[in-house]
Amino acid sequence: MHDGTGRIVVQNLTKQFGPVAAVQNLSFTVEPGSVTGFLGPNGAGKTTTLRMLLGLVTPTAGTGLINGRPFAQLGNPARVVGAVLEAQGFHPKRTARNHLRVYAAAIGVPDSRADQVLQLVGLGAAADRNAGGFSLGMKQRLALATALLGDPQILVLDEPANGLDPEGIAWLRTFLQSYARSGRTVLISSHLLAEVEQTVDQVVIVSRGQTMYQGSLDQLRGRQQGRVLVQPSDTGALVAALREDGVAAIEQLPDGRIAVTGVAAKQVADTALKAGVSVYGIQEEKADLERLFFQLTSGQYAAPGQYAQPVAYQQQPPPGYQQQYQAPPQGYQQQPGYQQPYQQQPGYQQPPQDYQHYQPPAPGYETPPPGSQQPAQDNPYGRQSGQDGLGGGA
Ligand SMILES: Nc1ncnc2c1ncn2[C@@H]1O[C@H](COP(=O)(O)OP(=O)(O)OP(=O)(O)O)[C@@H](O)[C@H]1O
Repeated sequence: MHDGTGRIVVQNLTKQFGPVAAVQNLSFTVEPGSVTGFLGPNGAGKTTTLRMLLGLVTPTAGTGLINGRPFAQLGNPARVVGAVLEAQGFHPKRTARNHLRVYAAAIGVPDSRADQVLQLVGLGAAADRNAGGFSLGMKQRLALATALLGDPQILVLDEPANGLDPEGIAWLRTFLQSYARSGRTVLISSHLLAEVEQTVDQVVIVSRGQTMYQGSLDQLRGRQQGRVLVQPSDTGALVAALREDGVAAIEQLPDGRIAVTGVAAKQVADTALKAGVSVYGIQEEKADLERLFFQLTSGQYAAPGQYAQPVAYQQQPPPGYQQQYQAPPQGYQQQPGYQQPYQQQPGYQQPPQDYQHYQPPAPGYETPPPGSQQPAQDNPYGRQSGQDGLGGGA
């Protein structure tokens, strides 16, 4: 029997695909009650890690434990973990409701649960539409609905924001935060920090199959000191003067400025004045999470020298080109009734303010006894031959 903590523990997990070291000695812990982002560039090993955690790929070494157990020993996995690895594989001619009913039957929950989860993900109005006609964002919602069928304690989602429009991303954020606030565990992967920055509380950052950082986003921000960006008349003279004053963290930027870390703008200006160097511009730059993420994860693809620098994009319009957009004239007033370009789509409902626990089962529905094993064919997370998502595949 699992320990019911909702904790995910990855210990020294390693996966070698022939010559490819997809995951190398990866360790991290995911706690309940918060949304954890599993972040890293393309090919960093995120999906492989999640697949090992969910029993779909056998680790070369190490373990991935959910509630203190390997996935295969959870007993009733659909009630413990809801997972979406890929929002694909729905039967195109099957309605959303029928797709969910198939899975509901497989894990032993009543048909009525299909409509509950459709409401939860805002697809209530699309229940009778065939999944084949769904947009990518709707498929993401349907995959999430499938993962929610068993009212799981833990949600594991691989790149859940893929294909979602801004409204969908905002909806997902509210939903996942509400789910976590109800004491559950949420682990989501992404290759874009900016995409999940407002959603996650904790992050695990991986690069080249290894953990680069684990902790809160706030702590990560704290690790990055602000910089002073300065445009001097004589770079060499200012750098020498700063070094004389004991300032070592100086970086030459491609645009000719220098970036000085760990000092205030006033100190840099005073040093420049003392050294007789004119300052044409000086600016304090706050910690930039995206830059830190990039520093932590750079090197995933070591570019050969000749490709290291992209050719600069030609910013200037060609001669004779007329700029089409004209700024509004001075004194322009925003018109009453002016609509923002993005409008809420009809048919999407707001997520619940606080995630409601699964409604009591319908009469006749029996919770399996603790520790009971689902029959193999009832396990929607069972090893599949394809690369389909868990709970999202058909
Ligand atoms: N079945 C496989 N056979 C061989 N190599 C694989 C297999 N699955 C993954 N890999 C390799 O392992 C590495 C990690 O891949 P993985 O899909 O886990 O990364 P990821 O972080 O999820 O990337 P992305 O953000 O692009 O989805 C990559 O080099 C990938 O090509």
